Amino acid sequence: MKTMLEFQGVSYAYEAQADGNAVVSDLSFSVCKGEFVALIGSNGAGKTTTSKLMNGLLKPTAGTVLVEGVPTTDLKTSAVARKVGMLFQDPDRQICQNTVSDELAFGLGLRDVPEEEIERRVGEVLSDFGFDGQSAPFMLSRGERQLLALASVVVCEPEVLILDEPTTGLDYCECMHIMDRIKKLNGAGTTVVMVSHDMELVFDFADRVIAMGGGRLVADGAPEAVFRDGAVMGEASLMPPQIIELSMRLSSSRFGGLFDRAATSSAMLEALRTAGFEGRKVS
Ligand SMILES: Nc1ncnc2c1ncn2[C@@H]1O[C@H](COP(=O)(O)OP(=O)(O)OP(=O)(O)O)[C@@H](O)[C@H]1O
Repeated sequence: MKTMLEFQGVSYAYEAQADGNAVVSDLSFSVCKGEFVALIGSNGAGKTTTSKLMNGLLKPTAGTVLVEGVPTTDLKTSAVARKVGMLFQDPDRQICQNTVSDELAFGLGLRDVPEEEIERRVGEVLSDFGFDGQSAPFMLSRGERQLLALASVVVCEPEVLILDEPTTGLDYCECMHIMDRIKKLNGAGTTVVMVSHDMELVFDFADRVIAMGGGRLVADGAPEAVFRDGAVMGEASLMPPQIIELSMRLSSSRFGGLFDRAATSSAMLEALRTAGFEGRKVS
């Protein structure tokens, strides 16, 4: 599979930091085309810094970040951004135009996309996301503005989409709406890297998890394996999703192995039935 992003021994220190210590250290991993990777870790673990290194907003102070094999230090930030789009946590930092159509066309104009092509792409995204092109972005709800910010990244057709906490502040329906969009884009071939504190969301959507703790990589693997590794979760200061927590607790009970693989609600129900809990009150 084609490698889209590659980190080779990457460290980064902010100039503003008094101690000059790196906030991310010696990161090495790669992301292949079509993957849906979640970047997890507690506050200050270095997730946002890592995602900004991915899209060229930051250049490493040591090591190399490659986008499709080319070091980001050899590319202009705008050239990296063409391939690697980024949705920030706060849509209001991204939205700057007076109508939805203008907002969608804005990034394309900056990239010198021909007018006809802009019209075609904006029309497609408007109908795909169900927006009225003439409405004013700041009259939209928080969830709709987040969706608009996503649409204005998507309209530029990046090959890799970096999402920094895409569902923060959204209610359940808005969250599922935006995740449904992201899943469809991923299904159509867009590589997704999602920073999230929401382990339930990560478990439901990602096919791979990269866990960070104190600026270092502490695990990289299948979500269930990472979440079941107590040492890793401790190092990353994270709690696993509830279904994994329950399955691990029940696995250490007298029913043991029955719950080892109960990582979905249907598998959990099946294990509970087999263990004879059906119709019984559990106290
Ligand atoms: N512009 C900056 N200047 C100086 N230090 C910064 C800057 N941005 C982040 N940091 C520091 O770098 C460290 C990592 O921050 P980063 O935002 O990458 O972590 P994070 O895992 O995304 O955290 P959160 O989950 O809270 O967003 C933190 O200690 C933070 O204070």
